Amino acid sequence: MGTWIVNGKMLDGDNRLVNKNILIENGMITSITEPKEGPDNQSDGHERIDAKGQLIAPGLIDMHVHLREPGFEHKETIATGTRSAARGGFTTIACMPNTRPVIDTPETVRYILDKAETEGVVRVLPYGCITDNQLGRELTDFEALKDAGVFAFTDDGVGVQSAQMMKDAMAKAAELGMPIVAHCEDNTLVVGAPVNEGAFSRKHGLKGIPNESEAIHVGRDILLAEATGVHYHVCHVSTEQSVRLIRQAKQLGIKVTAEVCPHHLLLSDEDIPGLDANWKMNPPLRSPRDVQACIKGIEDGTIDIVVTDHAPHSEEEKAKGMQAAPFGIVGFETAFPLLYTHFVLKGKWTLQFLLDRMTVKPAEVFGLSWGTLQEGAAADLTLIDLDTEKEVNPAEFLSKGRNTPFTGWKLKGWPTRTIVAGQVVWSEA
Ligand SMILES: NC(=O)N[C@@H](CC(=O)O)C(=O)O
Ligand SMILES: [Zn+2]
Repeated sequence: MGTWIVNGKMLDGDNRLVNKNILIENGMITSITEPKEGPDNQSDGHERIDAKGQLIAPGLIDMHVHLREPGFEHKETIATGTRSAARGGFTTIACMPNTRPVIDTPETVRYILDKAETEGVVRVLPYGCITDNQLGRELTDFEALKDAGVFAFTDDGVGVQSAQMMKDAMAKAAELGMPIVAHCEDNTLVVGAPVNEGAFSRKHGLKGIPNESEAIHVGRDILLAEATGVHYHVCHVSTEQSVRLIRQAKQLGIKVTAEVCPHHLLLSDEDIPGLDANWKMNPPLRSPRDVQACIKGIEDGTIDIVVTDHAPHSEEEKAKGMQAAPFGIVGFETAFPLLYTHFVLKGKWTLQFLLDRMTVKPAEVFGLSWGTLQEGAAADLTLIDLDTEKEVNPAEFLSKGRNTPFTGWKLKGWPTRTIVAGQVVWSEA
């Protein structure tokens, strides 16, 4: 027996919402029909899910998340992190390797894949480390990690400091046809700084993280990508200079792609209310000028995709204050409503534009088979209520993390039901 999703609306590829019914059988979409030909006047023995006029979107894809397991289960686990993802409408997520141990051996890759299989509710794609222990000294065994199931390499959490090490990594990854995904940060430029170098850091007498600490790696790596021919993907772009460098590289035909987080599109360091570590993340909130450059970057295609950089930490850790608390904010359960409310409903982006950057484009960038709704595709989909306004309430999060700067924001575009391979993995109470 299959399941019909009835009374839903789909985008038609041209930003028009059209009424469609979708039949799911054996984890696949087997039929997409006009409602009149559909199940309502048929007794075909299939189950029904009433979408109540809501949007049926492809399951969202998030290529940059921290699940914290193994090693930091007090912050998040694969069980809680994937449920949080599902509540945010995500059906596929790619988890960063800065766990303990880090993901630098086939054993750890298998541990994560096993846990995701038995305890997770969405698809989990593990990244493998570029260097052993993320120390930047020796490359990991790329072949062995690839065979164990990683889809790309990154040392996210830290930048690869040595240009030679990065070049060797790129050459090896290129040989294997795998992407290098880079957290861009030159440590010599950021010693001990908790926030952006700018108005906020000066006002509070804090050290600042300058734009160059990110952009210098972007520039270096673009040259190395050109030399090695690797697919180079830039993590969480936050500065005007990085956007400029990536735009030029794309014009030159260098294989570079990039991602941006909702918070870097919506907040600047001028919005930080005070010394509250729920506003502390890496890269930090930059100047309004950088925010505008990131928006321009995604709008003109320089930046390809949206990711959350979901980075849960415990309340105790975040209570240590701006200087001592760890970097990172949670992202799954606010990402889509934030961007829908602040870009689509304000008429800056079409719904199609936003959805593409959270579904089709990430699939395209990383060669994944999910992200579209069509007959024959996996039945990964998300129902989204585009009309009901609700406040962001961290107490409702399924993540263990409550660390968000968006508490109390009034948003529309809340996911109501998330389906992975035909199974409902989360639904609004
Ligand atoms: N993005 C963050 O602010 N934090 C990340 C690590 C990182 O990407 O720097 C984390 O693991 O907490
Ligand atoms: Zn990072």
